[in-house]
Amino acid sequence: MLQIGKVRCDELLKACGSPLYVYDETQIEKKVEDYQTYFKSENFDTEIVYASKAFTCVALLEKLNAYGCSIDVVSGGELSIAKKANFPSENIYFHGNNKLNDEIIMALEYGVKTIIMDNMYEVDQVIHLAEKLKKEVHVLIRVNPKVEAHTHEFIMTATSDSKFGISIDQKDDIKEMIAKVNDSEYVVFDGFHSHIGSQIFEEHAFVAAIDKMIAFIKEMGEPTSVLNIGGGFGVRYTDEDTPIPTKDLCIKLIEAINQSLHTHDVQLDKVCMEPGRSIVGEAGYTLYEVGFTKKTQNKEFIFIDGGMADNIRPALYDAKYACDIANKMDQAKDYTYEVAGKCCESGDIIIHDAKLPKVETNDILVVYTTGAYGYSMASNYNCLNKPAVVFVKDGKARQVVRRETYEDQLALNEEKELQL
Ligand SMILES: Cc1ncc(COP(=O)(O)O)c(C=O)c1O
Ligand SMILES: N[C@@H](CCCC[NH3+])C(=O)O
Repeated sequence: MLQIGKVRCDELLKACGSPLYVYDETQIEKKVEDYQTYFKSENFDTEIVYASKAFTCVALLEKLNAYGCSIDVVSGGELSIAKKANFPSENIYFHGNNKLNDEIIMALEYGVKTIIMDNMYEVDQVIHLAEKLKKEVHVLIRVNPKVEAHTHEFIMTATSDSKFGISIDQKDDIKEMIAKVNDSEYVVFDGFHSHIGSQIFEEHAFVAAIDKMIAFIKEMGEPTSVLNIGGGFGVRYTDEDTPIPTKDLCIKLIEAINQSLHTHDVQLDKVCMEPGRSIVGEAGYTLYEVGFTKKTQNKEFIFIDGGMADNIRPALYDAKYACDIANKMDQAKDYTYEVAGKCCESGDIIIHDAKLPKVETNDILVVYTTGAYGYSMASNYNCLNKPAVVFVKDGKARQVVRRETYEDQLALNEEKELQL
């Protein structure tokens, strides 16, 4: 029987039901330690800002805080989880291309240290609200460096037509944004942010973006203390993926930053990075119970008790995953299956042509590397309940998010007369 964090998968399902998201805490800790150890330079401070959109829950944020990480949030919802975790407000960055007034107010009231300005219009809005609430806030301006990295078109963020950030070519507009901020009593300009996309393996794309941003800082000539180089570092889903080990990646990025600072004669107080997927992706596993199997003319299906509602990535990005039968780890993988979910959607296939041993009803299917953008993108399609999340470590398991219930969903069916 497969064990995760020295805990048997069948025991986890017995305790928490199926499907189930399982995180190996040791894997998360190792990643965080690598980032904290190797993303360091004598020439500037560094900060690891976990992109909480990849997966967030109170237990994870408490752990990251204990390791001295900061986080970024992109909505009032993500911020409310940070609040519940008592995450220090001075270590929170607030992102988003269309932050709502209520969200900005919530961030200011919680004392979020930094808001990342995504566009011209946000500057006025943030200045106005900060002055109204008499709350000081720091800002970074998100610049689109226009470096196209090789990844799925849906998760590129630095194409010329990206909805994110302000183009590196709009220097006059950026100067105007900074001037407005500098004129305001409560808003402080710290520097710039850039992010080129997600699930990227090419180190040269990150290096190119860093160099463009540092050359841009020089050209702008504005006092700049912080550069945030974003996240996007790829992980291994299948044998086709070859991510750069975190230690090597950090060393290379630090080298590239130092080189560019030297070349362009720029000094910075701090450089931040924002890894999301690479901290939690490979630490996450999803367990499912197999129901029926079915043969068609050309295929053999195994049906699982979850699917696109708990993992939308195969349907959305044609993402590939690896899997095993947790209770048959020692058997030869002589069979080929379509792993199909239970949603009323033909596209609800989690894995095509999965090589597995002979699969039978009640077997436990484990899908690897589901820790990022799995739970956080989960839906209630077909009114399925979102699975529970457990953390495992050294033979112990703890539930950190409970399974949703039908009652949770039913509670939303609340009718009332509207006072218009
Ligand atoms: C601004 C920003 N920072 C960080 C991330 C995290 O990316 P990843 O999970 O690929 O590291 C994203 C997502 O693409 C993002 O949009
Ligand atoms: N949700 C995407 C990544 C988006 C990253 C956030 N900008 C994925 O699953 O790969």
